[in-house]
Amino acid sequence: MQSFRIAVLKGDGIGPEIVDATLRVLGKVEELFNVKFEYKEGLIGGIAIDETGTPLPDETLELCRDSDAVLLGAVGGPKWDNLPTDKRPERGLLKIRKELDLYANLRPAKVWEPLIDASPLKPEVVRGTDMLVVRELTGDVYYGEPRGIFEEGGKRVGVNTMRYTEDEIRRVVIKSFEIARKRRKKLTSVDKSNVLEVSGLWKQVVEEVSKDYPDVELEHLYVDNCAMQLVRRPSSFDVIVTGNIFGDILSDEAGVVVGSLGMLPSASVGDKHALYEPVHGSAPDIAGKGVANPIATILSAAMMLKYSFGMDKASDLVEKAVEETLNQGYRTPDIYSQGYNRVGTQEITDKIIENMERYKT
Ligand SMILES: NC(=O)c1ccc[n+]([C@@H]2O[C@H](COP(=O)([O-])OP(=O)(O)OC[C@H]3O[C@@H](n4cnc5c(N)ncnc54)[C@H](O)[C@@H]3O)[C@@H](O)[C@H]2O)c1
Ligand SMILES: CC(C)[C@H](C(=O)O)[C@@H](O)C(=O)O
Ligand SMILES: [Mg+2]
Repeated sequence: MQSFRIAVLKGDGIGPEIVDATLRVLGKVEELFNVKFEYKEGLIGGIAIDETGTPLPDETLELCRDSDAVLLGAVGGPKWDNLPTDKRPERGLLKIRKELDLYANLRPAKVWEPLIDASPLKPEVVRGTDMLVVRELTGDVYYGEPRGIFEEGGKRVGVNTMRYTEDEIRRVVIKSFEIARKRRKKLTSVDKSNVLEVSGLWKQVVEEVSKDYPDVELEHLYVDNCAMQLVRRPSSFDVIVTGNIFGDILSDEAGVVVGSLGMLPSASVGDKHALYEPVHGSAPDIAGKGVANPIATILSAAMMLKYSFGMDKASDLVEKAVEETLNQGYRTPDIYSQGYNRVGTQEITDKIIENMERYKT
């Protein structure tokens, strides 16, 4: 029997709830596909600060390096909001991404037909939307030096540095062209090259790489325009490639297009490691209430099955089961509207698992 080692980092807020739900789905995959998953849990985020004094203990990092894939919930919350920026739970996430060199964050945003009325946008605008935001994840203003709050002439000044080397840009752009080639052959590169030198370099590198992909249609958009086009003509996008900060913001916006942030999965991949996590955060406003939407994390696990374990059939079955559960009218509160069956985290997970059983061929 095949077996895979999964590092499980539940984190904070709704993290444990949505990861536990996802582990139940993976349990069903084990049963149906004759595979064994070996889980090892590690601490990250606020809970890691509370228990070890640091948001990413070395043991967690070692555990992740030593696993076939990492499954992460979310980090952060009000309990740690008053810590200085460099001591916050979020730094654990930045560190793990950097240490594992997870330079490409793949964030698919697809409008599911049964959820067409969950989006605040008109059905005719969102119908058919199926895009993939490729967010560079190990550079940009997130990591640039110098950074900090300094004193200048008796006044405080806050400094962050937007920085990309051409190699950092090139590798994520090549990955994006490769992915676009396997999809609908359209790539939108998003920058702010009318103002920022970093973006000027970004655009140059995209142009250079594009010469090797004449079959892929290339579009450049400024990030402000892209933010607008994303809600005006979402279905016209195929693959979007952009830097770390722009990708962070645009992918949350994509959550509105598809109906909820609770529907957006992601895979953070490098050449050696891969980490799977929902796009959303720890949602402190609903943590502990049993109402969080686990689908973003369940679909992240489906990405793990496909990309890290080559289990395409199992991955497709999980997606199919999610779609059928939505077709049957089950909705967590974030995607609920009148006339549907309002359920919590556990119940929607039960339904997904039942549908896996039903649709297994
Ligand atoms: N990858 C991560 O770990 C990650 C990502 C984003 C934010 N954060 C952190 O999470 C904390 C809260 O941040 P925030 O409130 O700005 O963003 P958030 O994504 O946690 O929540 C934004 C809104 O979306 C809702 N939401 C998010 N996920 C949901 C789900 N699965 N089901 C139903 N509703 C959901 C929340 O209830 C909230 O109203 C902060 O500390 C932030 O830094 C962590
Ligand atoms: C929590 C935070 C550090 C993180 C980011 O900005 O990358 C989050 O917003 C995300 O999208 O994964
Ligand atoms: Mg974000």
